[in-house]
Amino acid sequence: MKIGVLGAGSWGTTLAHLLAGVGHQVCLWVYEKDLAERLPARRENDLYLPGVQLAETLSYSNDIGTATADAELLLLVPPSQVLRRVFTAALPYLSPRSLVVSASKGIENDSLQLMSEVLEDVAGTEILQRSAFLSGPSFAREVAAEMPTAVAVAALDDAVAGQVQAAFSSDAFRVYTNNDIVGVELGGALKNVIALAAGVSDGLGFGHNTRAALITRGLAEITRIGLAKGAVQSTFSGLAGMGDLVLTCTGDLSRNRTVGMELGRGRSLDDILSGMQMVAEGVKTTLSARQLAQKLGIDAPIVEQMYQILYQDKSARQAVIDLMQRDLKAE
Ligand SMILES: NC(=O)c1ccc[n+]([C@@H]2O[C@H](COP(=O)([O-])OP(=O)(O)OC[C@H]3O[C@@H](n4cnc5c(N)ncnc54)[C@H](O)[C@@H]3O)[C@@H](O)[C@H]2O)c1
Ligand SMILES: O=P(O)(O)OC[C@H](O)CO
Repeated sequence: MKIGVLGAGSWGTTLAHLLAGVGHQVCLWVYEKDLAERLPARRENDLYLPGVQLAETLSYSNDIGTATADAELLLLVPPSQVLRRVFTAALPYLSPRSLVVSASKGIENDSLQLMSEVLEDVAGTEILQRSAFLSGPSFAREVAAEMPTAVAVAALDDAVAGQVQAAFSSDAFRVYTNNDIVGVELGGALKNVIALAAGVSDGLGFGHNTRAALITRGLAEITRIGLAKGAVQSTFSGLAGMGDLVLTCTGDLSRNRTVGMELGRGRSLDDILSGMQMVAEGVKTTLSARQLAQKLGIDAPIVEQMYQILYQDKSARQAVIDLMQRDLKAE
């Protein structure tokens, strides 16, 4: 297949490399002009995926039209807050028959839209008939190193899910289909908020009990929000739910958990983010998640405390005290 990949961060670069390795003809759109110029000769994304030698057949462009035109499958992997802008720029070049896949994890600020809703907003309802949403436990660096990984891909149309499954699967990358777009997307977006909280707990010096409690009660929170938004309960015990939540709340490679740890150790958010080139989606998703929970009338105490730590200068220790001292209730 001819595939365009929009976004050359660590995940977009890794997926482009994987797809080229499977035998597809892949063009990777690179936002940073200087990086786009370095990549063909260097074959290494020194900004976002240093140390990985990329597939020889990959091509690169700083021009979104070049990467989009001719693509039978367009893969969107920018940070979620700029996906609207990136997709809007690509749309005039997109063939009406092309498949569209989003691998970004987040909820847009203000609109509170999932990436599927952003696509629909930009291109109309028809786009969802040929779109799919990829999520699940998948650190880019481990996928690039061909460590066995399993993810979920959700689509309205089973045939589209099957085509995307076939296009992405390799010996080390196993793709499961699913038809719960909302559940798969929400699982991927909200686990980042809980991973921040798990990092805070680790940074404060708490142990395994606290982390297990955050994962379990975090999943309860994600599930409540998901069900209120029309997701299917079983999705949250799958790869895009529990799978990604456990990975991100426990894995040292998680940027979200790392930001949380630094907050727990007492650093300010501005200080942490000023030293980071990469995106920790949970920081902005916390804003959307809190508003979404309020709009849906859902109790989301971990999201609320994470919001207060990030945006209201609440001390991490006080947030834990407040979580523990809420009214006692049934599980
Ligand atoms: N890295 C992973 O392991 C991983 C795994 C699964 C999903 N994801 C998701 O993939 C998405 C992309 O994350 P990433 O880790 O590849 O990114 P990254 O943090 O490695 O890199 C940041 C990316 O943002 C791009 N960018 C910054 N400002 C931009 C702008 N104004 N317009 C367009 N692009 C801009 C940069 O070019 C770069 O590609 C996120 O939603 C993330 O949650 C990441
Ligand atoms: O590094 P994080 O925290 O953005 O997590 C990356 C992936 O979403 C893990 O599946």
